[in-house]
Amino acid sequence: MFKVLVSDPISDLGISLLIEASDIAVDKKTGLTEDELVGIIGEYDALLVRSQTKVTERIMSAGKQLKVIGRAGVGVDNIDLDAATKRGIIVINAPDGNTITTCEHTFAMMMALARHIPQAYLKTVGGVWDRKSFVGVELRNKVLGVLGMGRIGSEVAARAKAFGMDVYGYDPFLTEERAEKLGVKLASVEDIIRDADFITVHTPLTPETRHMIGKEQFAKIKKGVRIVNCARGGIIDEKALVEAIDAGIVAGAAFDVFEEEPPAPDHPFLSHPKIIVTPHLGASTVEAQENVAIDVSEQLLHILRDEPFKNAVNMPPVPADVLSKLEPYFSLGKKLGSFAAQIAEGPVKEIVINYAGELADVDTQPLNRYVVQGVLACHLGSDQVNVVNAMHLAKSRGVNIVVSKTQATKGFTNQVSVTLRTTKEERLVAGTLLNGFGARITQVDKFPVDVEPQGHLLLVSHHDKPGIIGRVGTLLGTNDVNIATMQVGRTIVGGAAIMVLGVDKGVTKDVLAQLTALPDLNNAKEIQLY
Ligand SMILES: NC(=O)C1=CN([C@@H]2O[C@H](COP(=O)(O)OP(=O)(O)OC[C@H]3O[C@@H](n4cnc5c(N)ncnc54)[C@H](O)[C@@H]3O)[C@@H](O)[C@H]2O)C=CC1
Ligand SMILES: O=C(O)C(=O)COP(=O)(O)O
Repeated sequence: MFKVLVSDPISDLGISLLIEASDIAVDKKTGLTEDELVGIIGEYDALLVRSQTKVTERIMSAGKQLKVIGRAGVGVDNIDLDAATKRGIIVINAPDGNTITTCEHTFAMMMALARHIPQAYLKTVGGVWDRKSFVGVELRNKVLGVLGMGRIGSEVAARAKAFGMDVYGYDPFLTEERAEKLGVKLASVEDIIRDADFITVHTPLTPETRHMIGKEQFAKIKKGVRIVNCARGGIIDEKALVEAIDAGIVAGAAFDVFEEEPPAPDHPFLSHPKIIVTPHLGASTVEAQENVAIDVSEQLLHILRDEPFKNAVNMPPVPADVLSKLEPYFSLGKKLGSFAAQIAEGPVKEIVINYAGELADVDTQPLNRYVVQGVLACHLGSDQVNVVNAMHLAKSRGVNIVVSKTQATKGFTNQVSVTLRTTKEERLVAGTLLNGFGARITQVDKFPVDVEPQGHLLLVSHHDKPGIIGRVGTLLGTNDVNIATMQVGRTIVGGAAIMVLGVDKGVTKDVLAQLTALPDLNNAKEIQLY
């Protein structure tokens, strides 16, 4: 049974997938302090948050069982990603579910700003019928500068065009071709500062975007500009903005997010007549909250159940077409790594992964992680190593990873081979995915075999002589070990050979010692693959 802690308000409908799962127990405890979280996190396998819970290193180190942190939303700046990666905690988010909602909130803010709606509302409900103080501006024919043309920025641009605005877009990843497709002018920050009547920001907060519009930009900005921030507090320098409004340079601003949330009661934005604010409501719609909660719950379930997943933030993203080609190999890769590690003696110095056939043209980085995970988990413990920290752990232990690719295969359409170089020896295990038959181990060292990589296996190395198979069978039978499958591999008649036996249960060290003591038998090892 996996225990999931939900520490921020997250839609029940969205997490019903978790609530109804028979292998999951969900606890909802919102509004906890860091100390309170540290006190209870130890019993949980997963933590589900929005932006309120600050998931610090302290919380993670107390979360001894924590495998995954799910963010029901986009921004993960409330989660210490480095600390999570070091500990092998997978951080996932729900990047798509609140795009439209946040885009619509940005538009609502921009229109409210253009027409002074919050200020006019307050006066009207206060009994004052004031039609002179609130003369607004039209959006039509105005230049809108969008800083950050990702998911939300692109949707804002599309709606602005419908309002007859002239849209300038800046994003380090915005190409001329895509800008043309979106119908926006590919601009620089300087172009936007110079020409825009409205500026809206839709980037994450990074060292590069922090105070992207500050004192220096306000000195050059178009007079009368209106500024919207529904992304992250700190992208626009709050202090410099207030000064620019008071100096008559900026006409007004609409902010959903703050450098510090919630802002202090004396924060200048809260009493400024030209600044309108909302309390980080960008993602707060029924639809978005359901979407993000469903997305994150689905991936969280996959991770807890050790199934392939997407949207990991502390791992490089994998394009969908690459993922669909690699996903079937994840389990095989992990098992080959594990098999090789279980038979190799001595500390591992190098892991050589070779991909042959149809995998030769694919970016196999995600699959490399599974192979390395399989190798390291054998020595460091499967609860200590996962696809998130496998590469980090290998590097920190000085294990070299070499990846090679070849088009040619020995009769298979695909083959993955893992060679472990240790201080004592070099061992190789190769496998393939057979259409309709699933995963197979096709080679151990120089010996061809055909073995299903599953359950308890015994690897016996011996001399190819009559009678030896019988002796092994008799010894195992005497010790109540049932042989389910058996494969013998040799390269020349009468030379060195191996047996790979599938057995129904694990064997004791004593049985392995008895096997090794049989005449003409060199070695016997047990391998467990799950
Ligand atoms: N107010 C709210 O409740 C919500 C806020 N957000 C925030 O909105 C922001 C945007 O979210 P998405 O569009 O989903 O993210 P996204 O990742 O799709 O887009 C961000 C874009 O910013 C661009 N970017 C990065 N550095 C830049 C720079 N120096 N200059 C210009 N562009 C730069 C990236 O290339 C990317 O295209 C994030 O900060 C997110 O946390 C998202 C949802 C709700
Ligand atoms: O998704 C995001 O990045 C947001 O800022 C939304 O935050 P929230 O889930 O509303 O606390």
